[in-house]
Amino acid sequence: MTLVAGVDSSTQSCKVVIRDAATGALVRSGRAAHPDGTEVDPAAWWGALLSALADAGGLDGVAAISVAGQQHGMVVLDAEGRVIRDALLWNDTRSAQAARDLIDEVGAAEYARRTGVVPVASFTATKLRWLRDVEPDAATRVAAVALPHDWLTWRLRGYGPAGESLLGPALDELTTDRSDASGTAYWGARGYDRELLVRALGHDAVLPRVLEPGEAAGRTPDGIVVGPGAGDNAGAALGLDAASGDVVVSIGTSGTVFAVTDAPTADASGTVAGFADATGRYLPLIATLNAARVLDATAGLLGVDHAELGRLALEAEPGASGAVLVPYFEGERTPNLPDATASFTGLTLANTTRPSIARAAIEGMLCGLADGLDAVRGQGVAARRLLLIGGAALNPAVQAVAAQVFDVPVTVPAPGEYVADGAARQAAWVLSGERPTWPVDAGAPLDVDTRPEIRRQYAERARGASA
Ligand SMILES: Nc1ncnc2c1ncn2[C@@H]1O[C@H](COP(=O)(O)OP(=O)(O)O)[C@@H](O)[C@H]1O
Ligand SMILES: O=C(CO)[C@@H](O)[C@H](O)COP(=O)(O)O
Repeated sequence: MTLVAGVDSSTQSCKVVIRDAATGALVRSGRAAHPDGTEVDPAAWWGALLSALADAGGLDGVAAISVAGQQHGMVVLDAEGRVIRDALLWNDTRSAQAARDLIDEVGAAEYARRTGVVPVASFTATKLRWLRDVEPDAATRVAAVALPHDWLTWRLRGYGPAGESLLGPALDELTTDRSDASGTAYWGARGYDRELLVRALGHDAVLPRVLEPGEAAGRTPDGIVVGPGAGDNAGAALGLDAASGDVVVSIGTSGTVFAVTDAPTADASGTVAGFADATGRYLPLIATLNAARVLDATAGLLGVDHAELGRLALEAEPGASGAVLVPYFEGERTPNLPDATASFTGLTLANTTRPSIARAAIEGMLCGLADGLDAVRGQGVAARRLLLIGGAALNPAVQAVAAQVFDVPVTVPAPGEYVADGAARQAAWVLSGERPTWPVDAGAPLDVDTRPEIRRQYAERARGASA
């Protein structure tokens, strides 16, 4: 049996799946935690990857491996391949002003035309502009810029700083793929837009070579083929074998709504990011900063675990008797309100109860994603089936409320790590030269139970919170 490995190096953890290259059957898996925070030393990701691989029983029998990862993270390397400073992550909002500056300089419509995206704090280019403006000594030392999955792929192949790697700091050996490159805000369908890189960072730098979907990046020192990798959402789309008419809603650290399209999108409002996918097509996407951790925070507030939070929520009626949580705990990206804070509104003596608060948290988190689905459909994307994934999708109350909030039939695929599965599917693709046709257990659609009053109530309160 030939095995392949898929990695998801995401915000909160690193997950590894090892699958049969021919059938896709899961053979073993592992995981390891990442540090908390919005800026992280990439060495922590490397350590977690090695731990997750060990937790999965190692790479014996594995012929190919691919790494999918959290998008946008700014990994800046000096000429010796050393990491200059902790990586700013997708959910760090300190570069919000840098985003506004880049838009003022280039224009939102022009930026969208060149890259498919309009700068927001999440994107790599805005973080580089922040570095230039706030840490100029560090910015001048930048010899190369990589994304989290790019850097891990480079390290897996044996590259890195002298003394910490077998092959040394060959910056020109850095590689990436279309999907993750499309999240930098200095790449477009015609390749890197170096004028935008120089505008952000203040000077040119080595950028990872953009590989094709089934193109090998190289091999590990032990001879295992290494795939191009992907951004995590493109990895999930590949793992689910998402097709036209499918919309994926992922509720992890980030909340995302995305679909696979044949044509690129360029939303000048900046709401929908016109990313590329991992198969040679495109991945229009919205992302929220506040997703699963809204429920973590509410469960902590109520002193319960996820299961009890869900049970409490299902005790309350749809609409939580008027209690609404606008969940902008970390600021928010969609809508672009980086300095916003969260607020409970509509509280009365009658609805300030544990069940209402629990349900308001789930409804508020999902209403933000439903607004995102409307924006993605506004780009001409057909939504006939909604695939609900991510850690919080495991919660029965999240599933039940999702069926009431979304106006598209909701299907909950079998519990799994779909980002890592997509990376494993890519590894099998690189090995065989053909995209695998592994089966996906997409699950049966939930009963449609749309309750428009939930979103109507949320819209009124969210407008107030955004004022
Ligand atoms: N049953 C559950 N109910 C609600 N939230 C959950 C549940 N299980 C896990 N989570 C949350 O899901 C998140 C992890 O999801 P995951 O998709 O792995 O995140 P990421 O890929 O962004 O690191 C954590 O915040 C965790 O607390
Ligand atoms: O910023 C985005 C997409 O644009 C996020 O989706 C990140 O890619 C983080 O992903 P998770 O850690 O939540 O999986």
